[in-house]
Amino acid sequence: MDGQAAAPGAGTVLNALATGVGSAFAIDIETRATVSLSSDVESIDGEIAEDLTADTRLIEACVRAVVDRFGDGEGGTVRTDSDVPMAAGLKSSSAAANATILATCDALSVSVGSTGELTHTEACLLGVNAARDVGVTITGAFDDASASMLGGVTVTDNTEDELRARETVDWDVLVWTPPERAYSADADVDRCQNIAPTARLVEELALDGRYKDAMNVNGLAFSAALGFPTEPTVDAMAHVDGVSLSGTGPSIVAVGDESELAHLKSQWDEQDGTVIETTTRTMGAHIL
Ligand SMILES: Nc1ncnc2c1ncn2[C@@H]1O[C@H](COP(=O)(O)OP(=O)(O)O)[C@@H](O)[C@H]1O
Ligand SMILES: O=C(O)C1=C[C@@H](OP(=O)(O)O)[C@@H](O)[C@H](O)C1
Repeated sequence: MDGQAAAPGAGTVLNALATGVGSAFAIDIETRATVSLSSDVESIDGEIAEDLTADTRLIEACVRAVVDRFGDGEGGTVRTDSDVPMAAGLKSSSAAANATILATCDALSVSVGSTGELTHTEACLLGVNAARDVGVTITGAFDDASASMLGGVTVTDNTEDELRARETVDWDVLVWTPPERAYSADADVDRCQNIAPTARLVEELALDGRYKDAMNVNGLAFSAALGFPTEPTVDAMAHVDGVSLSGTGPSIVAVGDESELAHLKSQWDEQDGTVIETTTRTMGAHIL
């Protein structure tokens, strides 16, 4: 019983660490998961292609969640390979969880969709709860996971696992990922909560559809709260419509039209780390 699926990474409009309300948009870089199940095996063993020493508990928990609900005690293997850098603020955990949940559904022939045995939102929540169980998230990150599963931009209340808005957008996107890594679970949540009034303002802008303005405010506020320099965001504001620290960093995402982003790219290319030119993505996670 084999299954395969893919899910996109995402960038941040509003970080949920201050109030529990967050917003993110899917981008066109993705993670693929391959699941192989057998009734002769009990254990579930994960492997991450890019880093054989990385923590595989999230993807193993995702397989277990689907087997517990729809299977009959099967075990097996799960392997991810990914273009989304890990722990860089680009939602690698949500993409890995969503791809794994759908790949396991594929392996067990569970139909996913509005008329299926599981809706995409329910499938997404299996991954969110697996992420909570293994401790790789603070709020559950339903904002990031819903953007990755459904595509487009979403606004969610992670304290209630409630989807408050979803819209499709069509932006060019530039991503700069400095070399360091920042695990969400290590983020300074107390400092983020200090800026809750600003986060509520970002929430209003996002629910008004003013996503780029929301990103600009989010970027300045959360860079300061999480101890990242604000200079790259302020410098980028001269060239693009919207720019923000993504998640708990260190990546910065900028959105605008192609010519605006080209100017910014020439500046970011001078810095250490990697620069990715991509676009927003309307298609979310899907079985391959
Ligand atoms: N490609 C992947 N395959 C399997 N698990 C992954 C993958 N990427 C991330 N994870 C899991 O997510 C954790 C990182 O989560 P997090 O710090 O929230 O990063 P991000 O901000 O990129 O989502 C990793 O320790 C790992 O457990
Ligand atoms: O763990 C969490 O609850 C969250 C982590 C952050 O994202 P990253 O995982 O990209 O750092 C943040 O943007 C999100 O709103 C909530």
